[in-house]
Amino acid sequence: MSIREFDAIIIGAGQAGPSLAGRLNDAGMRVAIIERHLVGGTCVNTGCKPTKTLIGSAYAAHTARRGGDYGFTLKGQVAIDMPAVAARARKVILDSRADNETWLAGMANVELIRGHARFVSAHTVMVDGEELTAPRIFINVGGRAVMPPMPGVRDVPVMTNTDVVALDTLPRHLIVVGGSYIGLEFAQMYRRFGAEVTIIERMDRLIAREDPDISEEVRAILEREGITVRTGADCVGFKRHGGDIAVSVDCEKNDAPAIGSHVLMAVGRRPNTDDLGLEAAGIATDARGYIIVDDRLQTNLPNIFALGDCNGRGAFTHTAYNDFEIVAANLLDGEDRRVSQRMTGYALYIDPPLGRVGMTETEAAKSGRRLFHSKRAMVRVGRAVEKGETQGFMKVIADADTRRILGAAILGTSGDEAIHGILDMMNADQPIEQLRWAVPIHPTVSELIPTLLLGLQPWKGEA
Ligand SMILES: Cc1cc2nc3c(=O)[nH]c(=O)nc-3n(C[C@H](O)[C@H](O)[C@H](O)COP(=O)(O)OP(=O)(O)OC[C@H]3O[C@@H](n4cnc5c(N)ncnc54)[C@H](O)[C@@H]3O)c2cc1C
Ligand SMILES: NC(=O)c1ccc[n+]([C@@H]2O[C@H](COP(=O)([O-])OP(=O)(O)OC[C@H]3O[C@@H](n4cnc5c(N)ncnc54)[C@H](O)[C@@H]3O)[C@@H](O)[C@H]2O)c1
Repeated sequence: MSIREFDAIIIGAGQAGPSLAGRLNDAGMRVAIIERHLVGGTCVNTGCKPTKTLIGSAYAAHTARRGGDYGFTLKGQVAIDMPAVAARARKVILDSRADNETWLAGMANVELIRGHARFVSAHTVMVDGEELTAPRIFINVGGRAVMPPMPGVRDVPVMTNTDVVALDTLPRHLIVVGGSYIGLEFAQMYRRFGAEVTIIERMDRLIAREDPDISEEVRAILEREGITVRTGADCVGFKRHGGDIAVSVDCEKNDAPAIGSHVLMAVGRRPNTDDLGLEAAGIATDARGYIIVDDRLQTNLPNIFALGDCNGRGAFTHTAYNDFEIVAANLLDGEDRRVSQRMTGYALYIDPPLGRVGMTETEAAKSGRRLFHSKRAMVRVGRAVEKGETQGFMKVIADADTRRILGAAILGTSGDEAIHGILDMMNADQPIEQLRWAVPIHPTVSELIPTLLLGLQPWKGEA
């Protein structure tokens, strides 16, 4: 059998692979990039892009329904045209995927190979019976939704994010299992499209990795829109109930099951490493299948790197992209970039969104530092009042001795954007006084960040 030789092989055309292919191409290297499904991966096809587009439609419908708050009325009710909503999301996906494909096709030294890649040795992978070899191999295989073996899960139709983003009909009653990023974003958007929605979460609060005050406010925001939230669900199971699906929540308390027409499973993701032949190459993974990498994203083999969700060092598009930046800078630019230098921020795109960076208040408290703390309700943010979007709050926690911000949360209108003021400050390693003489633009949510910092007081343990 002939073996095709390349300078580099990239497995997966998600959020790191294509950008890396571009840099290697510019460096004159012959590159094979292998994709088994859709170019653009999760973010483009079943993740960020379609969800944020659908959330855009849901927000518009919600605002229209709130016409009375703004001084206008609609003739008749807001009617959702689900095929049109779905078509809008599909167009965003297809345009983005096509852009990615055109971009790759324009790279003279890069060959896009369609098929499933599997290692046969540390320098060789097999795709559709053909062997490809290269001195360097980059793994960017991403992940997929977890489907735990809950009782009855195979007896009823259960959707994942991949199925829901393709829906063009409205579920009568959507039951969402899992109250974190995926669950909450879909729950609110489908409620706004007109479905009944129940969220079932195992922990005793939603989005439990955040502070309790955030969980509480997120729950209140969702309940105000008529979403039912059931927490402490330690016994989830599924049964047919006539034409519907019954989902048990708690076995001990004998609570009534939730009855719905559709179920979305959103209880986490797992890496696509189980069918990659890693053992043939001797690439080490942890107990959950994530590829073990060092601070420079090198696996236990010096010629193989793992980027994006599959290395367990991040679970966002921006962390996958940053992995590409780190690998490219180290290999091609003579730099010494490391994952531990990354200041990770993220956002939860419910409305209003939650923008986050750094430690939670709970984590800061556990760190044993002397802390400063400041919190401000969005009803005291002029821009929020003017927009008629006053739910939520912003807060910051800082180290009283080093005078550096440790973490912040903005759960409020434009929180996903405004958090960058703090993220940039933390990234630049600036003290809290640094923003004192900044002149932020009025009226914005960001203009309250210096005020928030001026309001820092010794922390009294209120997390
Ligand atoms: C519903 C949802 C919403 C999200 N929203 C956001 C958001 O708003 N912001 C954000 O930052 N992140 C969001 N994410 C997370 C984000 O999508 C991922 O973190 C990101 O896509 C990870 O990129 P990646 O390159 O590591 O993997 P992926 O994008 O998953 O790409 C991996 C690629 O590898 C291919 N592949 C896998 N195995 C093989 C193989 N053996 N051979 C060949 N090809 C293979 C796959 O087909 C895929 O195309 C969301 C995720 C979901 C599910
Ligand atoms: N806005 C964004 O950036 C965004 C949006 C969507 C997804 N994502 C990415 O996708 C990843 C996966 O998101 P996710 O929400 O599926 O996972 P997650 O790991 O964030 O949350 C899973 C939730 O399900 C709950 N859960 C687990 N087992 C359960 C059970 N048996 N019964 C009931 N509840 C159970 C957990 O307690 C948790 O609240 C995230 O890590 C995130 O990085 C990001």
